[in-house]
Parts: sequence; C-alpha cells; structure tokens
Amino acid sequence: MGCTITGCGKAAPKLVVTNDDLAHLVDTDDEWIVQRTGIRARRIAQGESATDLAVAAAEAALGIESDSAVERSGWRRPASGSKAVDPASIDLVICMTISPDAAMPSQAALVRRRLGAQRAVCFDLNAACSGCVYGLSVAESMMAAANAPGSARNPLRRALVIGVERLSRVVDWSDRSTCILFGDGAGAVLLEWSDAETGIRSTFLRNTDDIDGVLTLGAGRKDDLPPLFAALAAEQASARQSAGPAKAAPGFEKSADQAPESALDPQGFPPHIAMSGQAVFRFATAAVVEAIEEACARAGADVDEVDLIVPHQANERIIRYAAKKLGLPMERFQLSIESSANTSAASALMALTDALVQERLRVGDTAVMVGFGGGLTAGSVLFHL
Ligand SMILES: CC(=O)SCCNC(=O)CCNC(=O)[C@H](O)C(C)(C)COP(=O)(O)OP(=O)(O)OC[C@H]1O[C@@H](n2cnc3c(N)ncnc32)[C@H](O)[C@@H]1OP(=O)(O)O
Repeated sequence: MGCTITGCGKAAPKLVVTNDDLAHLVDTDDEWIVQRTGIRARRIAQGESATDLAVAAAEAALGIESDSAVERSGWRRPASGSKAVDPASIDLVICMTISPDAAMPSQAALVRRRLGAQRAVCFDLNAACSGCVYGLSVAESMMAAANAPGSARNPLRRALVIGVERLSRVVDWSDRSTCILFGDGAGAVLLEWSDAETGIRSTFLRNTDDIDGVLTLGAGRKDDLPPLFAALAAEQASARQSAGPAKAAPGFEKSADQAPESALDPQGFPPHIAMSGQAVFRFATAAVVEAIEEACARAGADVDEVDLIVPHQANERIIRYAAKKLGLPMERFQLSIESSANTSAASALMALTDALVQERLRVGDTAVMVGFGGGLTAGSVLFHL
C-alpha cells in the first residue's frame, strides 16, 4: 500500500530571458553565470499569474487538454490510460509557494476553484525551496493516515501537490548576485493511494535555524498602524511596570547560559529575496548529501540502487558537489537548471516532469527527490515509480 505518482506536469511562462538579456540590466555576463550556476536562461511571467501556471501544470498532470496560454508538458502513468482524471475526484490540493497571487484566499484555493476540484480540501505550504519534498511528505502522511484501517479522517485517495512560483515579483532586479538565479514556473504531481508496492517509501525532513539570516524575503506587510495602538502600548507597559516583574511559568525561567536571541529583526527583512550566497552554498552542499543518504537509509536502500536523483535546481555546482561526495556519476542526477533557473518550490517537480517526459525515469525505477532552502529547510523523498 502506498501513494503512487500517477501524473506529473510542469508549466512555464512564455517569455525567455537569457543571461545576455540580463547583462543589459546588471553588470554580469553569460560566462560568469554559466560557470558559477549552470543557468543559461529563465522564464519570466509577463501577465501569467501563479494561478495560471499552477493550473496549467496541474492539468498536464491530470491529462487534461487545454488551450492554456502558458507552455506546459506532462506525463501520465501508462496504466492510467489516456483518460483524463476528473478534477472533481481530487480530495486534496496542496500548493507550495513563497510567491502566491494572494495571502488569502490561499494559492491552493485559487487553483481548486479554477480547476473545478469541488470536493478537495486545500491549503498552502511554505518550506521555501524545499517545498516539493515537504509537500510530498505532508500529502503522503495525510493519505497514509486517512487510509489506515478504522480511520475517522477525510477520505483521501487522490491528491494534487503543486509547487508554483512567480519569483520575478520578489527578486531585486538591481542585485546581480541574486537576480540571475531565479525564474518563474510550476510543477505538479498527482498522487493516488493504491495497494501497489510503488509510491513513496521514505521521507526525511530537517530544519536548522537561519541564525544569520542568510536567506530572507519580507512578507511586505504595512507597519503604519494607527497611532492609537502605540499610545495604548505605552499605557499598558507603564501599568505592568508598576505591578512588578511578571513571573515565568515553572520550567520556562531563562537560564544565564541560554543562547541570546538572534540579532535578526524579522521586521527588517527586505521585500525581495536577499541571500548570502556562499553561506547558502555551504549549507546546501552538506544538506543535500545528508538528505539523500537519509532517504535511502530509511527505505533500506543503498544509494547505488537509486536510478535517478531529482534535486532542487538551485545551482549545478551544488549538484556536482553532491555527486562527487556520494561517488555517483552526474548521469544519475536530473539537471533542468539550464533553461529554468531556480524556481524555488516548483523546481524539483518541474525537473521530475522533465525526467519523466525525457524517459530518464521509467515505471519500475527508484528515485530520490531532494530539496533545501530558506528556513533553513532540507529534506528528501524516496519513491518507486
Ligand atoms: C529561495 C531559496 O531557497 S534559494 C536557495 C538556493 N540558493 C542557492 O543555492 C545559492 C547558493 N549559492 C550560490 O549558488 C553561489 O554562492 C552564487 C552563484 C550565488 C555566487 O557564486 P560565488 O562563487 O559564491 O560568488 P561570490 O558571491 O563569492 O562572488 C564572487 C564575485 O563575483 C561577483 N558577482 C556576483 N554576482 C555576479 C554576477 N551576476 N555577475 C558577475 N559577477 C558577479 C561578486 O561581486 C564577487 O566579486 P568580488 O570578488 O569582486 O567581490
């Protein structure tokens, strides 16, 4: 028993922006970008919303034909036949994103409505660039719980897990150290619960504090609250002072050797992606290797038995480093970064679609998806296709 990937799709905006194009915007060049990242071009949304991209990727995964304005491609599990899956039969929609069209309704709610997935429950998930593995892991856990004998949960046999980003809206286009890295797009998988021995076999999730704020993006909220609240705060603070110090609950007293609070002020996060590239690089290289090994260990598999590793597409050098460290040839890793750049929560599902469409991954194969990113987050999922 398990949840099997029965459909996969990706969608990208039509506009192609090459490294040479970006050299008109910031002081950079194609050679630097290719050597440091492996990126040659990215897609940038010009009018396409995150909802447009997510729906197009989801329809591709469901096998639904549509005259969508965005570019899309998809794969369906051969046994599913040519018949498209009815969106009304979907029980769950999860959207992973750090750049949704709106905070409310959720991105998943917008997709649900457009798709016509009337019976699905839906919500968004933010695990930054690890979104794909967190989304798959959460969906698998929910499906396993819902399908356990005697479960009193929502019935859950079909889930759409969609990563979607319109990062072009949250990139600082004057910062050459970040703007060259990111792109827009969406990737989706259809998971179905079945008795088969295929599907997700292990998951591994890991978080570390981003103490130095090496990867941040502000939520862009307004801080100009009515002056009334500042006056009330001052009044209440002085009342508390005259009442004496508040007592901490037993067990929650601060000890002298407790680590100091981070100097980082969340209200000071910029409204665009800010990154300390080398620190992220160091974190990512260690995290990717650990996550691949953990997913394999938990599934009782040897890393050598994995047919294809589908990593978050952040930087080709990170992937090359992981391959070397694990003693695996680069052919065992899906590389889609050249034309898509880093699409954060969408990237590994877009790469998975490429692997399936290009037949680098076939039914019967074993694959590991691995992610890492802001939070800091990392994780992996091992599945038998
Ligand atoms: C949302 C998420 O979760 S994102 C998570 C994923 N992010 C990542 O994976 C990023 C990981 N890091 C990286 O990929 C790399 O650090 C990069 C590509 C960003 C930078 O590569 P590095 O080799 O570390 O370059 P570094 O930052 O040391 O800069 C080297 C020089 O190139 C310069 N430089 C930076 N960007 C550019 C550019 N686009 N073009 C030309 N020169 C540049 C720098 O100014 C610096 O110049 P200096 O030596 O005169 O000061």
